[in-house]
Amino acid sequence: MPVPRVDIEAKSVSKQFGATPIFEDVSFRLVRGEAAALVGANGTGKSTLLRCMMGLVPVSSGQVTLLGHDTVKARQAELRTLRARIGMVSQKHNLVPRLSVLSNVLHGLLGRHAGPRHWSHSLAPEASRHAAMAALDKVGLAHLAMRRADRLSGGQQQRVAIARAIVGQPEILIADEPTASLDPAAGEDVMELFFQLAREDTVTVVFISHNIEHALRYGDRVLGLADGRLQLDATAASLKAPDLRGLYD
Ligand SMILES: Nc1ncnc2c1ncn2[C@@H]1O[C@H](COP(=O)(O)OP(=O)(O)OP(=O)(O)O)[C@@H](O)[C@H]1O
Repeated sequence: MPVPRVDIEAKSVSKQFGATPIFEDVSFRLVRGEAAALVGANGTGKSTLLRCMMGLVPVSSGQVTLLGHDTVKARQAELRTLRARIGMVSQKHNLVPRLSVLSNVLHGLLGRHAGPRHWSHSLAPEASRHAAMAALDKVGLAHLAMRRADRLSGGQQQRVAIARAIVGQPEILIADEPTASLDPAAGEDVMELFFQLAREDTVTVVFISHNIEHALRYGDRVLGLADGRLQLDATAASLKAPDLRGLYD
């Protein structure tokens, strides 16, 4: 049987901002196609851990390997190339409000192609436009491609953000509370869609969630930060909601 490829690995990672320790000695590994929910109370350092994994903020100590690259040692150019293989969805969709939906999705190809021509919907090369339209079709919004992004509902905007994250066919998807600004029904839709797309393409996923049900339903694994340590690393199947509630005490 082929050995599954490790896409994300943290080895004894610690982070402090100035003299303030955020977390220490965090180790975990995720193989291709695995989805991990990262949970923990406000301020425990979940976003910081994700940013450390991406090489967006430096770790204080430890080792991070992303798609086979050491992001602690990597130079900026190597990190940029690496990030082009990763899609991100954040709490707030961060769309450019005045631009069309299609232009916003084309932004997801920025790491791959240089120059503004590539993200103007009228000037982008045919192949990029085609990829962006295909991504919009997957999130059910192809018919709104030419609408200004700020004319969409919050749920629709988050779907555009998902299209932007998947347009470059990423190997890893990172989502930082993707449903935080949505009502419960829109939040469910967005989670369903996000994981349907991730599973279709066997993408490795790390998502932050404050929703215990979501963590258990959509995660294969649950990673829990509390008191500056990774206190939980277990399969979702082995956990029940009260096991996670303990992290918030
Ligand atoms: N650039 C920074 N400089 C200094 N402190 C920071 C910086 N970024 C984050 N922090 C601090 O690090 C701690 C962890 O923040 P982080 O946003 O990673 O937590 P979180 O678990 O994602 O929180 P939440 O659930 O509220 O989103 C917080 O106390 C925050 O104020």
